[in-house]
Amino acid sequence: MIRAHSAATVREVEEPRLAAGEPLMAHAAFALATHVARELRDRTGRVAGSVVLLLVGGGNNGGDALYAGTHLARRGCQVHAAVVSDRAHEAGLAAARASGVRVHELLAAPDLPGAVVDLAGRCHVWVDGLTGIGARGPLREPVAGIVAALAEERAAWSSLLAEPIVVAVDVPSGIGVDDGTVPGPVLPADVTVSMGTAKPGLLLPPAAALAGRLEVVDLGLTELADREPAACSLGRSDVAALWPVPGPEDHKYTRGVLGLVAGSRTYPGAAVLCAAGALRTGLGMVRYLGPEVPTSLVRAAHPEIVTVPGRVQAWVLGPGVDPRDAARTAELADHLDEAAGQGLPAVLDAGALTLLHDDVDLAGPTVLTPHAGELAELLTARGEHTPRRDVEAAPARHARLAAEITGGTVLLKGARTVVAAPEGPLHAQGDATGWLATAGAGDVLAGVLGALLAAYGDAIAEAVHPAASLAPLAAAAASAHGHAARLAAGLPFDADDDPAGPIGVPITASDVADALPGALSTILD
Ligand SMILES: NC(=O)C1=CN([C@@H]2O[C@H](COP(=O)(O)OP(=O)(O)OC[C@H]3O[C@@H](n4cnc5c(N)ncnc54)[C@H](O)[C@@H]3O)[C@@H](O)[C@H]2O)[C@@H](O)CC1
Ligand SMILES: Nc1ncnc2c1ncn2[C@@H]1O[C@H](COP(=O)(O)OP(=O)(O)O)[C@@H](O)[C@H]1O
Ligand SMILES: [K+]
Repeated sequence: MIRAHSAATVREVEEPRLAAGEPLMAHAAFALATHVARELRDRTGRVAGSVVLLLVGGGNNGGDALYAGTHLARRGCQVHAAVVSDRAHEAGLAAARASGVRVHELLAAPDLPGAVVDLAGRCHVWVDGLTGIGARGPLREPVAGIVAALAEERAAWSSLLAEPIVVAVDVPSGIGVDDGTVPGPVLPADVTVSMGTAKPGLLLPPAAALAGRLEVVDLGLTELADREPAACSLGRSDVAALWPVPGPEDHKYTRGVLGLVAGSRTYPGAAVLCAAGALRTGLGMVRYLGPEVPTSLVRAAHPEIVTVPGRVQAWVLGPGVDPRDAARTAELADHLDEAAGQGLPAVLDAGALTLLHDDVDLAGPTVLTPHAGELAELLTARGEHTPRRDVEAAPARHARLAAEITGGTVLLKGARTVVAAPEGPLHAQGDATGWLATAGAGDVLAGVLGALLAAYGDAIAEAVHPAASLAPLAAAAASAHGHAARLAAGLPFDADDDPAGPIGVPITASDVADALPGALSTILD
């Protein structure tokens, strides 16, 4: 699991150590230099003789870069420091000069962005030490203009699959460190070397996509182990630890029965796909409850499905249900009440999300699975006027707001899926591929999550697992779903940004469901 702590938590933990004279910056800088050297060796085959540009802002982030430059100079790199603040780290500057780093004080240059770009054009690697956890809001001038010019230059170069390599110090300068927003220009990185712990903006969309590969430097901040992370991302072993694996004592009722109310005459396929997602996740039984038309299709596609009412341990309500169908919507509301009365978990998807447009408080453990448009509609209906683009610009903030307003756990679907409970750490999972953005993929996800919750249903109802644990389960479902999509598309298990890597093939939602057992075999291996 990658755990990310807020800037405030990092400062709280660092302060007493700095006061006691711990050389945190020296450690950070040495680790940074090691990563830069490794990147140079891996990509260009050499360290000595490489030309390095340090982008130095006015804070300790620039200090990290300057001290890293001293190590790189000693390793035979030609190091340039572009200093773009009159408050650059003094001791770092002195150390850099003493080790042969060429310091360019550029603030007086008539065309500052042009001067930095000129220098950058001669360098193999750019070390972005402009702003770190001390940044507030969008980058201000002159840093904003410099970053915009460098980002443009980099985009032109990367289309040739050539240099430069961009290594961000702590965070790519310009991202919302705590909320993952991109409020202004940002220099996208190939690698981000984050100090002490990851930062939420490195995991949360949309900023996470600008961080490249994440390397977290261990600064020995052991206190962080006891501090709740602000955000986290589950890895393969975390998902495996949450996944129910049947033992010899199990039977279908202990494995979990999922009640499914999905599909309509207009969208019958949603019922079939949601059931496929649940069945391929592995559970005791799916009970499908619906009118004749989806029922006959569901039965034909999945003969193992039971279509009579009975006991269940979790519900999926709403995929493919038309919210204008008053009778069906009333049925969804009844099942939601029934689940809440028994303390059983429910997934509210698509048509069922409109139940929350009215001022209802969720009484039971519930996961909402909107995409950005559905979340915008929900928030607007609850009095928080929200265009879809606002949700897309700040997914974590809006998912959290919806969780607070409704009392549910919100899984906000997207390229990187965010999960927010009313409180506790945010989760972000970016395990999927753009090929997953296809009709019906969300129905499959609702089925995966429903099956997972069915296995935990009795424990959740008995409060062995408090409702707070819904968030990791939702994140685990998103992760497995994303990996299944990658497998179906012919992509390697772990997502990486290698532009020379395979691009994959188109997939359907049914392919994603079919790939679930294969993805789970890798996850559980
Ligand atoms: N305190 C320490 O000894 C350690 C600090 N570390 C590094 O220090 C960084 C934090 O240092 P600081 O607290 O000095 O903060 P930063 O270096 O992140 O940024 C502060 C500087 O950026 C400017 N700034 C802030 N917002 C801006 C904006 N929107 N546009 C343009 N400029 C802006 C400020 O005026 C100031 O000059 C961490 O990110 C990390 O890289 C690490 O080395 C670990 C140890
Ligand atoms: N660009 C993307 N990259 C990866 N996954 C994506 C992307 N866009 C959407 N997804 C995923 O695809 C699925 C789409 O679900 P949804 O929007 O509900 O579609 P539908 O309602 O047709 O099933 C979600 O799991 C979402 O996270
Ligand atoms: K930075």
